[in-house]
Amino acid sequence: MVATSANEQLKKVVIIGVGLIGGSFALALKKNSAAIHLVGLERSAASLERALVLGIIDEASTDIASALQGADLVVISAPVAQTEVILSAIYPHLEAHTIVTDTGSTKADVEVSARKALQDKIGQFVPAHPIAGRESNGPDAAIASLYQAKKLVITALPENAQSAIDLVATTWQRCGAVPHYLTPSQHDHVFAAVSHLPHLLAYALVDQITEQPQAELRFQYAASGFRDFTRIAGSSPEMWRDISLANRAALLDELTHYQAQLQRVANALKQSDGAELLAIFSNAQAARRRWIQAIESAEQPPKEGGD
Ligand SMILES: NC(=O)C1=CN([C@@H]2O[C@H](COP(=O)(O)OP(=O)(O)OC[C@H]3O[C@@H](n4cnc5c(N)ncnc54)[C@H](O)[C@@H]3O)[C@@H](O)[C@H]2O)C=CC1
Ligand SMILES: O=C(O)C(=O)Cc1ccc(O)cc1
Repeated sequence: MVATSANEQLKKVVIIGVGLIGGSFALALKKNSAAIHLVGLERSAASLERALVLGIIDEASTDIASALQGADLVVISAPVAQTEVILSAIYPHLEAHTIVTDTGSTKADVEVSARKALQDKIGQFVPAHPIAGRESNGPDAAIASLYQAKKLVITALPENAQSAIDLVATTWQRCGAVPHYLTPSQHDHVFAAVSHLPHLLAYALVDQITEQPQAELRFQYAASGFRDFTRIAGSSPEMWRDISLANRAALLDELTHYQAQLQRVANALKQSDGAELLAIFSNAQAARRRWIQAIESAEQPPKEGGD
């Protein structure tokens, strides 16, 4: 367990958006630091009530001013398009010692939103993204073990004091996560390729099948390969609309590369070029094996239901 002087001082933590990610953070923190008072704020009254009933939070608040009073840390875990409106509501009540962080899957847009909303208080905001999740959402999907041995990417701002960055890093370490550091641009390009594009493809494939003749018959015979490929199409549409729009430039680049690759596959099929297909499939199989080995030595293996 990581214990720093900064973390020993954490007494009150506010979570804005108590769904899968905020709820799992709260459960993990509670498990390792029972003394921390956890306050939840929500757009959905039903989710707020549910988070209280499930013991995810100690207090359900509907008043941002009193929620922020004496808060050491505020964690925003709502869809990324909500960042500016939430930070604007926080701004007038933000005490000088309070640090604010987020969990958004995109980082350049979050920084732009934060700068607009927080102005002179921007140094108090430390952007972050836990690289762990699953396709279920809402407080009922939250689990304390979600972040165990998983990465937490921090895209620190030049205005952040080292103590603010350390507070965010050590709090997530308490939840089991391993801090990593990237620039917002590095972050958004990497995740466009390995997270945002796969989600887009999964949604597009399932949607496309619903529009085909005999869609029901096709779904009836779909097996585990289809289930694996499309698991992430079960994720929150609002969240993925926001991510896709927020990172659309990098995502469009990745889509262009992918379209070129599909064209390569289509050409090989048209020409019955088995050697070309074998080269693509063999390279992909070897690269995936190397990736699985690397991940398994650093983290718990990816498993059904998300990682
Ligand atoms: N689902 C995943 O696997 C991962 C998601 N993320 C990011 O974490 C954030 C939260 O995602 P999830 O927890 O999965 O979604 P979720 O849908 O489970 O929870 C989000 C919660 O935010 C609430 N909310 C929305 N707008 C709000 C507002 N203006 N004020 C207060 N509450 C508001 C919703 O009512 C909902 O309960 C998103 O930004 C997402 O990009 C990051 C890593 C993984
Ligand atoms: O469901 C899955 O496997 C995911 O890919 C989870 C996930 C979703 C969004 C993120 O920003 C990070 C992780």
